[in-house]
Amino acid sequence: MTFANTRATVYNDRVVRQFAIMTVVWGVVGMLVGVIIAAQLTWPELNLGIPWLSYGRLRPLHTNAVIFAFGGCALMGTSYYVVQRTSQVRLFGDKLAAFTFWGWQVVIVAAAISLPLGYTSGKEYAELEWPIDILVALVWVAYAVVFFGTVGTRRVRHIYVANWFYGGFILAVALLHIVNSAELPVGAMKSYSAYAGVQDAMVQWWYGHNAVGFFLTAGFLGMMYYFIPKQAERPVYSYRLSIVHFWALIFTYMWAGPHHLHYTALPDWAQSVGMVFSLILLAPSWGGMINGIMTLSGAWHKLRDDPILRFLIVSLSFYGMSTFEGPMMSIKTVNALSHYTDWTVGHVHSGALGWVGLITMGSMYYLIPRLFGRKQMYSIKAIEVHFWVATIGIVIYIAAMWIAGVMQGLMWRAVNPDGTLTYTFVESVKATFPFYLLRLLGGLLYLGGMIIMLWNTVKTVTAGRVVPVQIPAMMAHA
Ligand code: HEM
Ligand code: HEM
Ligand SMILES: [Cu+2]
Repeated sequence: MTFANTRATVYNDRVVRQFAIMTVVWGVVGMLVGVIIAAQLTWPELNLGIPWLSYGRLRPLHTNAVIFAFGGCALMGTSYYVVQRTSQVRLFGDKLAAFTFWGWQVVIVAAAISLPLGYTSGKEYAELEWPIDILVALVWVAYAVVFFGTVGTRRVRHIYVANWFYGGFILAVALLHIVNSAELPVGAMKSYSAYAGVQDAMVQWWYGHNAVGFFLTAGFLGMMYYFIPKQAERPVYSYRLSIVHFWALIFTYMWAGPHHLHYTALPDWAQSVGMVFSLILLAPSWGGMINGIMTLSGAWHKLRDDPILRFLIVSLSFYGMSTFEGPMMSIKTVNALSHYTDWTVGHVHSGALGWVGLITMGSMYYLIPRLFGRKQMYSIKAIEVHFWVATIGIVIYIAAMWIAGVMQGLMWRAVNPDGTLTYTFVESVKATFPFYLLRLLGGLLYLGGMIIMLWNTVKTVTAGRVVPVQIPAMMAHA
């Protein structure tokens, strides 16, 4: 005796639709800014002598846009979708959910205005000034209430593993943001950190590293555990491994932050702790990757003609690559070479473009047609093209950065027999020019793929029709 389409009997997909669309839009914007700063590094004249468009201000705009706008919308949107389906209940609090969407968009717009104007706290990935920080905290608390409220009112006993990852991500990011943003305001858009000296650096990189571990990893692993089994139509390879994966990952990530502070004033023992935990981190990372890839066992043939599955699986291979490279770079002697070079930037983008980008695109291609009452995206061919331009773009980007990075590291440490430096710094900059050109090409390809996705999304949405999705009647075994 259900009453069709009364609120409680259908999922709240409105907020999911909003986040999904904005994921694509902010993806294009953030990557466009990435291409612009890549061009500025190649040709500094492109700074145009205008402060608002200078590299130093656009760089944090790029990182904030891709991580928090593109990545953030993807995480919030998919988590709302997944938690409803796996809990078989409507999202907790319609108004609160709407607040998380609009509040987050206000944060993004405030970032897009204040960063080019030069307002910054100076902490990487935490540049936003205190009034915006407070809004972020409010939105995040609301997000936690909506998410955990939904889990709390679920109609199935079990909490599916994807929700553990999303939940861990939400809790950890709340903790990281609040602790690292503790600051003393001295003006409307000016503050000083509550910490000083090396403590400040350690708190910042505890934050920065775990932003990678929880924002750019744990949340997206939630996506992996839902969308790969769905798209492959196979159960998770090992559910037991997924639980071990969760606890091992969150425990280990928290201690690895000092690998960002090798050879600094941070005590040696703390640097060693960071290095050891980074090496251990390889195990849960690869355990998770294997669990995701092996979910395809018995269904490998699907990779041949399903471009969405290809996005999802190739993202995992980039995840495996960057989580192999990371532990290597955390070894102090390796870091002595890689730190300050473009090797780091290559590592970042093999994770960011390869893992975060591709898993998001694959999940969105699964999600968007379902949200707009269609069986599939408007053009499957366009998904195929997107996959190839993106993948080729990533390979060009990261290969160029690896070569440039190792070259820079070697040039900086080269000494003549009399002990003087073989190269001046500017000689290493000049030698990097061709690699910056290549990176720009790779970035343009990747952005091109994202623009194809925007076109495909617009076509899908305009041809689609929103149909409320009924929550299934209670299952007997649940
Ligand atoms: C086992 C996993 C990982 C380990 C142990 C690790 C380790 C490292 C190390 C040692 C650095 C260089 C620090 C420096 O010299 O300054 C670094 C930088 C970085 N990594 Fe990873 N990494 C891992 C996975 C990832 C993934 C999957 C992503 C992205 C999704 C990522 C994003 C970053 C970012 C953004 C930086 C640059 C931070 C900055 O200086 O601004 N890492 N990582
Ligand atoms: C079209 C695609 C992209 C291009 C062309 C691009 C380009 C760039 C450039 C030129 C930098 C500055 C590097 C430097 O300081 O030397 C940068 C930094 C960064 N980008 Fe991107 N990017 C793109 C996409 C992304 C995406 C999708 C993400 C995240 C999901 C991302 C995350 C980052 C991060 C975290 C940094 C800071 C790295 C560090 O401090 O070591 N980028 N990007
Ligand atoms: Cu780190």
